[in-house]
Amino acid sequence: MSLPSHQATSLALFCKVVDNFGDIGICWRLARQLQQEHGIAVTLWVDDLSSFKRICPEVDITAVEQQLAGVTVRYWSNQELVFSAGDIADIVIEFFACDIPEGYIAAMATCEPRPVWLNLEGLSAEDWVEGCHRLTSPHPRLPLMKYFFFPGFTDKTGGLLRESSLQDQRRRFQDDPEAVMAFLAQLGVTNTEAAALKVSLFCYPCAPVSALFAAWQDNATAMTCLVPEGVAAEAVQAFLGVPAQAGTARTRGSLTVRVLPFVAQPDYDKLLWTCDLNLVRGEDSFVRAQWAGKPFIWHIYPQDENLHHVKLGAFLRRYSASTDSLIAMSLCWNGAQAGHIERQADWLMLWQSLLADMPGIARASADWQRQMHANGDLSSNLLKFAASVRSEAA
Ligand SMILES: Cc1cn([C@H]2C[C@H](O)[C@@H](COP(=O)(O)OP(=O)(O)O[C@H]3O[C@@H](C)[C@H](O)[C@@H](O)[C@H]3O)O2)c(=O)[nH]c1=O
Repeated sequence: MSLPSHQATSLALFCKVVDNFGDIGICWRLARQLQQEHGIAVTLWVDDLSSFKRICPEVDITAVEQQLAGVTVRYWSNQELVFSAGDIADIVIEFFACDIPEGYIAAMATCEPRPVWLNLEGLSAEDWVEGCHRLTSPHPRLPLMKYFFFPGFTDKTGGLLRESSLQDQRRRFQDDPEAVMAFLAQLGVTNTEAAALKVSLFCYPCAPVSALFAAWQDNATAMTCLVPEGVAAEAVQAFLGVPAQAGTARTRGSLTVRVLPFVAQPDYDKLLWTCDLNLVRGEDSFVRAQWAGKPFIWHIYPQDENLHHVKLGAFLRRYSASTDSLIAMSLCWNGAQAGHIERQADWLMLWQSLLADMPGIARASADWQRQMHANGDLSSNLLKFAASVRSEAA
């Protein structure tokens, strides 16, 4: 059966790694899903293979071109690469407004029909996103149109990234205690640590980790904090008393802190599914924590003039599983509280209120997942939009 002509079969995704792992984390997830679930021939152009390798150990950092999970991965070495019309994909995505090579844009303008050119933007719960989603931006000189595509939390946005089998995989894993224990054991977690309340920790270096550790240490509940190597390294080292290397653990009072290896992306999901509370950051781990259905605290990517506090507020207002305790803890964790929390007792109080609310938050998060599910998933929404642009142009 031949495909309708507006159905795209190839896609190029350009990813510039600005910092950390979110840029490539999101692009890699999107690329795999487009290929595996929609049969699209995806080429992922990425300018930093070493960062990519941290979340996907199969990456060969010396390869100019390689096949990974059905995706063609190409090293984006410079802006002077030369292209012809035959190199251009049906859909071209620039991630976070990265400048794609001029030669690629020039070749796009010679294609008939023109490719659908999208700028895939960052995730925000702010109201203005709905108004900017799908906005057009004509090229100043060439006969090309670019469209803004925004992920988001409502049906007037592109939705969130979610693989079609994600929730089944999560349930199967969580319903299999042996698989959970084997996963934890493989990360070096002991049975005693596994039996305690488990928290995963992923945040930016500015998070008040030491204050939270002190509260956990003083509280009666036995806790295990699992922290991937390199995260909050200063505070973790201060707690451990030795360098924060994978495999190192130390118990003080009620708290054990264990440093894990930085795991491959699918294992990071398992970590979120296994823990009772997840401290996450940026964009991709933030979304994965929502699909994990467990309480989570978001450490938002810091921006100038505390712009990120506005974004944090917008999410907390929208997030239907929010309780007062979750809001208070989230604001303090991000330095966005009205007054300053300085005394240790305040952190202990914050923590105890959150702990008491956690079962209710976990229950309410199922409803949030249903709402997000109803918006469709980002990959399918993106392909539907591209098909509509192509059919209008035909
Ligand atoms: C801790 C951990 C994370 N990961 C993955 C999960 C995610 O795909 C990725 C982390 O990405 P994020 O959660 O988005 O956080 P992040 O902070 O790493 O990434 C980003 O945040 C964006 C908002 C910014 O725009 C980016 O420039 C970037 O800073 O790393 C692993 O694969 N293994 C691990 O052990």
